[in-house]
Amino acid sequence: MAKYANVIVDISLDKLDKTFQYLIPEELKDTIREGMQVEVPFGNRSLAGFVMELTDEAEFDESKLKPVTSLKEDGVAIESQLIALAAWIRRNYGGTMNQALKTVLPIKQKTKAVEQRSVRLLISKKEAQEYLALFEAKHNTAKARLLRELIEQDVIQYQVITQKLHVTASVVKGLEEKGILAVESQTAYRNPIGHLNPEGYDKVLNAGQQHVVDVITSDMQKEEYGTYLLKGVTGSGKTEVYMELISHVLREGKQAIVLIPEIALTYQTVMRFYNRFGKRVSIMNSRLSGGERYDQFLRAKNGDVDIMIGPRSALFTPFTNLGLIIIDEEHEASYKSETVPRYHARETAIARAAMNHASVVLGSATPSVESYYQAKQGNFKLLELSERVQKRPLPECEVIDLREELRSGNRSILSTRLQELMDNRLRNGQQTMLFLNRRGVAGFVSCRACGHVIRCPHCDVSLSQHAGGRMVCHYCGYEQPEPKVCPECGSRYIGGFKAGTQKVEEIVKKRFPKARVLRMDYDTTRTKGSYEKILSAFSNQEADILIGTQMIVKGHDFPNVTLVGVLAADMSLHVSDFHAAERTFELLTQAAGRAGRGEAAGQVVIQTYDPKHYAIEAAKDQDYETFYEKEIAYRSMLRYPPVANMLLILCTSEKEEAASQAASHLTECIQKTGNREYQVMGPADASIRKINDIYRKVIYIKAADYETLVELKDKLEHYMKEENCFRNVMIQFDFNPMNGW
Ligand SMILES: Nc1ncnc2c1ncn2[C@@H]1O[C@H](COP(=O)(O)OP(=O)(O)OP(=O)(O)O)[C@@H](O)[C@H]1O
Ligand SMILES: [Zn+2]
Ligand SMILES: [Zn+2]
Repeated sequence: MAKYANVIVDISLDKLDKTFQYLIPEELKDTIREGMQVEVPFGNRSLAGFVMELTDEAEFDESKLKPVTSLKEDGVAIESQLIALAAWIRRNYGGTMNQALKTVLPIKQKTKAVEQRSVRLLISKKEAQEYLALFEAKHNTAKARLLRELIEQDVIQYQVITQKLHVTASVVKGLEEKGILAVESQTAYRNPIGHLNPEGYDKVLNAGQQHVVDVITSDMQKEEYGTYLLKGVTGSGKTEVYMELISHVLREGKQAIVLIPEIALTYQTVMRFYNRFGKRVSIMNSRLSGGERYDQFLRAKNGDVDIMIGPRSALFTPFTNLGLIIIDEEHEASYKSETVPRYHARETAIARAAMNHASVVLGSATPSVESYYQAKQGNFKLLELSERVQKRPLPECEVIDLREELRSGNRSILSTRLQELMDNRLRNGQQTMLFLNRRGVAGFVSCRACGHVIRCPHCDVSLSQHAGGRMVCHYCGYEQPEPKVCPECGSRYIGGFKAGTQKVEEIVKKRFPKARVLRMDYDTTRTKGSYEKILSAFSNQEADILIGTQMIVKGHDFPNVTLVGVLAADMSLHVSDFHAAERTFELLTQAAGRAGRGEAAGQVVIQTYDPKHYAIEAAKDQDYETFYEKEIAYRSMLRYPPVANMLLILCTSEKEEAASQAASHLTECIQKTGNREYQVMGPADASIRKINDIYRKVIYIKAADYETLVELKDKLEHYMKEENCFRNVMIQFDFNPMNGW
């Protein structure tokens, strides 16, 4: 039991770094927790504060520390809940308490809310008339102008005074000092969607949707708050289910958070919620200014809104009576933070919900292997929607073998079959989407004649091309020279795969000169608003063909799209990351899901060098179960998450030698624990060995149990504090990493 509590007494200002240490009196030792609100002596006053950290390390001489006075009974302040969540995050993902607090308490940002100032007449109209006569007599025209207006209106916006009446601030100030008027200010919270007009709402759930809603709401009625995995095929109406659940929660006087990957958080999606809930909804995204974001948190805290829609960070909306957290497209890798603390929004949502008696609904057409595993283990309740709304058929999928195309003399990136279908769509006035899977295009080496890919013999992930003709495994550091001929078939057509969306656009325009073509990728969406512009142009049928990267496959609903072409499906299979097959299956299924969402049926063409790969076969049949069974077998065999847990330690330094040494030290230290549970891989170079002149080394540790890895992290953090060989090295932890490093 900890002896000391580090307490913060002010979270409204940017003073998070400043904690004060107090003794924990014997009688509070059992009950005090991180995040709790406490009463502490401060100077000669008594202040309320929050416990940031419980520790055994005294910052000062113990005799100089004062004891915590008491725990506050109403320790339910929203800040208190969020601080407790920060403590959970720090413990489970590493990093400092300060980093964790900055993640959960963006309310402390220094941005100010917009103030709206106005001027009010303080004296009676009769007195005002007397002053007016006086000013007119003295030819104080500005004062007279203002007063005349105030006699008529009582209150005038400050802006009107300076801009319309052309009265200066000093004149206003002069009258204020005389006690004639008062300048008042009100906070006006910016509302990023305040300009929209709700259209109303008219849908009735079908039986499948209603069943899902019934199961969850009846659990809520029984005060059972669990985690649900809603597995619903593309176009099955998951969003309607979310909205019905939200209105249930609102009726109970509670609030809801809806997480949607930033890329899918389009005007179209926001409007669906807005049409139903109007002004009770707010949104959060990275395009909002700091001030706008801050205002959304305040509106939530003040009870002005009850539904917050946004990406990962919206999870920390300070709702005081949270009832429901929805995570749409829960398989998305963007739910994992890429900066310290590297929390996963799914796990963190579950932790927050448990603290708040809220339910969590995870929705996806292609659940993450992790979540489906949890459902199979009975930790999540599985609910399914296996049909599209109005029984629209799922699209028909064909797989085209690109090796065959090469053999039959077609060197184009568009197979003969795909060209034929595109031609047909153009003639029928229907739309086509072409998806180029750019993920992981960096680095892998494959044979264009037979499709063979060079892989690590130990880790079963693709090796990556490095300078000097080397190929390296990013998990274990295994190395071999780059082959000149294919070790499988002897062909010399072996090398890195290179093709971009721009190239594809050129080819398409040349082949279909009359088609109107749009391209959406990193380059065409860099300017503000361009992303929405391309989507709405395509939605309004101003183009026949949309070419894009993974950006185009996420959750869009274009009823006139009846053909989806996947140009090189297996590219994402060769990332040096154990999630490669999962990502591929997910991307293909989601891409296919864009076809045939309207009246006309959809068709999908998947082009690949590896048609027999289980991820591609399963995507073709849109068969999640078969994919999952194969994938979980592979993960079990190699002890990858979710079957086991994995901790990545990243050591970075300007000096390569220092990073290497630190990595070896840590590895030794792990081995010295003698714990057989730990399976250590590395140290090795990270997949990008050097960024901005900072060298990067990685160690991977697998263990059956997550908690064992948390303990290991604690131990290593402790060790690092004592040893000074880590001085010029930065160490970061990443639990169950989502991307290759
Ligand atoms: N009960 C219903 N009655 C009529 N139309 C519905 C109903 N439920 C959903 N829809 C419509 O069906 C379409 C697909 O629904 P929705 O976008 O909610 O599916 P989804 O499961 O979220 O799809 P995806 O995972 O592919 O994004 C939408 O246009 C939606 O308005
Ligand atoms: Zn070959
Ligand atoms: Zn390896």
